[in-house]
Amino acid sequence: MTDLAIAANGLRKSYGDKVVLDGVDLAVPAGTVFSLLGPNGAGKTTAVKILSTLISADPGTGDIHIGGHDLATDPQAVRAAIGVTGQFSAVDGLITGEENMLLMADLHHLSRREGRRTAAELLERFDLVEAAKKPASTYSGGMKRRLDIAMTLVGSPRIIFLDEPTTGLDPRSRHTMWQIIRGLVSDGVTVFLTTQYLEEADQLADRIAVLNDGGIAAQGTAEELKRLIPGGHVRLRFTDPAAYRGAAVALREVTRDDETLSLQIPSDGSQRELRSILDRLDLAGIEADELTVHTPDLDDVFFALTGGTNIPNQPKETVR
Ligand SMILES: Nc1ncnc2c1ncn2[C@@H]1O[C@H](COP(=O)(O)OP(=O)(O)OP(=O)(O)O)[C@@H](O)[C@H]1O
Repeated sequence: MTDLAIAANGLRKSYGDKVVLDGVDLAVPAGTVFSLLGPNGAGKTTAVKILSTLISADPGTGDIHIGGHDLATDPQAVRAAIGVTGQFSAVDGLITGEENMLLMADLHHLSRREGRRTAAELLERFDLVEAAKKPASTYSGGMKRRLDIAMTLVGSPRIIFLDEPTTGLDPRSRHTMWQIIRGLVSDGVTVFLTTQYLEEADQLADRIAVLNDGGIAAQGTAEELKRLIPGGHVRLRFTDPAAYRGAAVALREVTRDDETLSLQIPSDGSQRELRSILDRLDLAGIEADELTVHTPDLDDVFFALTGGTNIPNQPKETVR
């Protein structure tokens, strides 16, 4: 059996008449990154708050286990196993970065020596040594976010909830944050990530769930989700115009691009469909110079699954 860091059955939460989570199941294997996506107001933060013991789920919710601990009967043990950084930072701007770290060390009952050692190590790891003696209010958004995560790590949590950790950060700071998250995972930490940036989920998450209308509209790896919706195609490129024309005849349903001698064929990119295309080319004695498979990107998936609900400021960045 897979070791699950987070297992929630039938998560329910309503505010008045508004049903936010209507029986959501979540299962996150230890040491992986799980990303919860969804339009504004879908309930991502609500889910994080419940799983991290900040608010309680509604009656009727099934079992929730975090790090093997029952959230209903042993919230203390859950709290000891997790770290949370939310949209609202825990950083105190009036004191220095180092003092913020030492305060966290105190909260975790580390000895003075151990606290200093941990703080120094984390400040170094998050590239905050130079800024350590300056008030946190003078930090940039990216520095504050790094300090926030560093503070979360003082207690060495094995499971971390990151609620929109890169919202508002510039692309460079976002990439730094991604490196930090990858580093955490390579240390065996489980990361539960909510994000508005689909690219972020694509880059980081082992599994992605799309939350919509109180339930999980779909979940899987980024690749699995992309296969769910139409828009995928195979592109064939030719240098020989005769081969190009021959292929256009041999393959049906093609879209031609006479200028680049390329053909586009709708396809889910599966092995079966690729084989059928190649078989038809073989039969006609034609060889393409280049074959590429294009799957829809996560934006397409998101819009298809959430009924085109708009997500403001959705960046369209391409990262290689
Ligand atoms: N304390 C509360 N009282 C009443 N309604 C609330 C409360 N907290 C959240 N809600 C509502 O529950 C819904 C889900 O909110 P939540 O913050 O979980 O969404 P989200 O997916 O995190 O959105 P965003 O992407 O905008 O952060 C929203 O409609 C919100 O208005």
